[in-house]
Amino acid sequence: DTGSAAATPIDPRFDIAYVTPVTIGTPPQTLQLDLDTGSSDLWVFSSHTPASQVRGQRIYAPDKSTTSKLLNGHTWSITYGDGSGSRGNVYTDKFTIGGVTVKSQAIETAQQVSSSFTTEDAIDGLVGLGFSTLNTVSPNGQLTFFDNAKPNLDSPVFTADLKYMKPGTYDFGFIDKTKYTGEITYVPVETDPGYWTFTSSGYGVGSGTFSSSPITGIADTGTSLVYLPTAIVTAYYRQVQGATNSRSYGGYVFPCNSTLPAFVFGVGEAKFTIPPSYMSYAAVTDGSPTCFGGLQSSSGIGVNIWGDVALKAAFVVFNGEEPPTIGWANK
Ligand SMILES: CSC[C@H](NC(=O)[C@H](Cc1ccccc1)OC(=O)N1CCC(N)CC1)C(=O)N[C@@H](CC1CCCCC1)[C@@H](O)COc1ccncc1
Repeated sequence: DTGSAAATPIDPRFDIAYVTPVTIGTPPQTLQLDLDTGSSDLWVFSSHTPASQVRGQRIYAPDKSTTSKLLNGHTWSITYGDGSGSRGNVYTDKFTIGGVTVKSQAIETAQQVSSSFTTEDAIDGLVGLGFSTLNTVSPNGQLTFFDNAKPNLDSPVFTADLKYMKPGTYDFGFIDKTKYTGEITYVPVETDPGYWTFTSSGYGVGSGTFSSSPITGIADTGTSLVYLPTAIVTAYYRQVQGATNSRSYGGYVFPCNSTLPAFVFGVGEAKFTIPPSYMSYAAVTDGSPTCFGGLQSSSGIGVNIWGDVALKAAFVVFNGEEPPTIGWANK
């Protein structure tokens, strides 16, 4: 098997998240889900989600699918790094992304979603693409779509080609040579506790010297920004006129008309440049002259996160062979 599906920004003003069309059940029900390498639950808004918590999202109705089966006595409950969360019951059903089908995928139906999911009408749920050890289904943990699909994929990989303010693609089962330039640099992945954890070889601010120092973090398609150690973040914003670490906005902000340096990060011998346009994430509120930075401190999180701001500067291969590795290429 091989497959390909679009990853479309949910907001035309800034890349807060990307959604991908999937089909569930028989006849197929189409939902727009956020593929998230930073978690491992596949959950959806459903006919079991209270109407008061649904605001425009598409829902999966298991009772309308001839191939759905309740996974008796199984429940799930998840909380994300931003404090959002959801919980509910579990079905199995036919699940397809970009032409790759898993005949019996665990579909976690929401009985409750937090307010930030209710207000985000463009996201109908998530497809966790982290390692299945992170799955929250109890009493028996379930496998991710990738783990279920892997044996039937031509190659046990998926790739992310996210783009700045326009649709990119997720490919499954193959590496599309037209999507990158030069060589792919592969580095080891630490699978404990279940993220795609790898070690970057260092960073540079703008045209400044490159600091070769290991930065261990997770490659996370479900996180909008890049979160790195405070020393790196302060070194970056020292080069930005008028930048301050705002308690009220919860991070580094600066005048939107500031000149921003690029941010360079290393993977092995390779270098990746996040352009200034990606480093100015968004105005703090619509029309404000104050902008929120695409690079923020990880000190409050406990893990460094290479989110979409970094991922869209590269072509990234999530290699599910044993042992797993992650590959980065320029594009
Ligand atoms: C420090 S992990 C923060 C991260 N959530 C974000 O990145 C959200 C994404 C979002 C927000 C609103 C609408 C749509 C998308 O966006 C922001 O938080 N921001 C963007 C906007 C900006 N102004 C403020 C900061 C996060 O929990 N990701 C998880 C998946 C995410 C959950 C929310 C819905 C979309 C998918 C996941 O991969 C990582 O889980 C963990 C990471 C570390 N330990 C535990 C869990």
